[in-house]
Amino acid sequence: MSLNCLRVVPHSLKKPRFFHLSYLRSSSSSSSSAVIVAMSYTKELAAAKKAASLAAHLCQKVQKALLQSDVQSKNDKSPVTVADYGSQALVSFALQQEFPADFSLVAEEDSEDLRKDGAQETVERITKLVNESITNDGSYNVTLSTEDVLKAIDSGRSEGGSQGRHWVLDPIDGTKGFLRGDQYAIALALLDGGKVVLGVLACPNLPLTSIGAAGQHSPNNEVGCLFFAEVGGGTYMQPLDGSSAVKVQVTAVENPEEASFFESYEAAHSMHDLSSLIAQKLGVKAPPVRIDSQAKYGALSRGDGAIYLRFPHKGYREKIWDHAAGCIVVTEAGGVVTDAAGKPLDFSRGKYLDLDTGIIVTNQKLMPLLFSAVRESIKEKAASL
Ligand SMILES: Nc1ncnc2c1ncn2[C@@H]1O[C@H](COP(=O)(O)OS(=O)(=O)O)[C@@H](OP(=O)(O)O)[C@H]1O
Ligand SMILES: [Mg+2]
Ligand SMILES: [Mg+2]
Ligand SMILES: [Mg+2]
Repeated sequence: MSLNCLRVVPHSLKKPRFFHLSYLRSSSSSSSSAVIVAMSYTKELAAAKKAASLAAHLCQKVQKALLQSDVQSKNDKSPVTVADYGSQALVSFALQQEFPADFSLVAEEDSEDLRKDGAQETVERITKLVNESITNDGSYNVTLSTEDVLKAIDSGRSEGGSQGRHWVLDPIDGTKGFLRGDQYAIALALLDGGKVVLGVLACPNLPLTSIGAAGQHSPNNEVGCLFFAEVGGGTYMQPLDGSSAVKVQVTAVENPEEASFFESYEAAHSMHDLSSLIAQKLGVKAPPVRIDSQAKYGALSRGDGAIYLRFPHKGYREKIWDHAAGCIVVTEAGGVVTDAAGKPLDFSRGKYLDLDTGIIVTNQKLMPLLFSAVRESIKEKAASL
């Protein structure tokens, strides 16, 4: 595989462990001295990579054989497929096997529609897919019943928050892209005390080499990337087939004229007119790269593009599972993720992100210029309405 677009550092040469530092006040002392507790998430990261990879294989299989009956519509009219449910059941099952005592999951899907009359066939199909994945993997000697699968899906009903540990899962991010045969991601993160401490993004259709400019795809079009990051430990990418990982970094581009930007494929998800105004102010020359899902964060983390702009239409509330994994993948690769007011995203407030207007992502050098262009453009747009 050619990785000439990346700054390559073999994962095996990674520096000794980085730690997430928590400060605990000593209860036996009234002084303000703090005890530093070194936290590492090695076991959690390994479990997350495994769970996301298992789910990615299930999704690949379903995408290959997409049948009309595999798609349902949720109450909010967004699509959901047997792959979304199967992926959620599988990730939930795999994580519970590793962490049976302390398990909390905030995930996108629930079993409500699957428990309605007429859904039995769909539930059986999901159960078959999940059991096939478990059997192929070989690490778990169990067969799940339909009720086990529904329960596994429903264990994603946690509300998250600022206390304790919570897994955050989007079983398929970019379901519309998945249905089109385009980009999607299995996005899994862990919150500890309200902060994202690790993230994994499995992107089964993302080329292993840059998607930044036309014609730079790997010659044999190899696809399937797994991005992973742990707080303080950098971001790595490896092929989904399990070959070795390389360290990735966001682009070092400082001149906005040389920057390219990503945005949602779906115009309903982000105001493309506002992004183009911002790009124009910055002097960005390249046209937007529109791709589905958190694959945008993955691509940005390895420098395929320099900027990600996301401005949902008025009234939409962003969910934590649409950004938690992507956010740490980019920040650990040296990038910056903020809302349109320049504030870091706050994952500690439950299912929703409480944001000002939108989300902007770029490298440290470009952020001040991008931020000014965003503020000016928002003002201009508001004045023109
Ligand atoms: N109205 C609206 N505004 C903003 N965002 C929305 C909206 N509706 C949905 N969603 C969420 O967008 C998720 C898909 O991510 P993207 O917007 O990056 O992908 S896409 O390019 O538009 O397909 C998508 O994630 P999935 O549902 O997991 O596919 C949604 O959570
Ligand atoms: Mg959805
Ligand atoms: Mg999503
Ligand atoms: Mg989803």
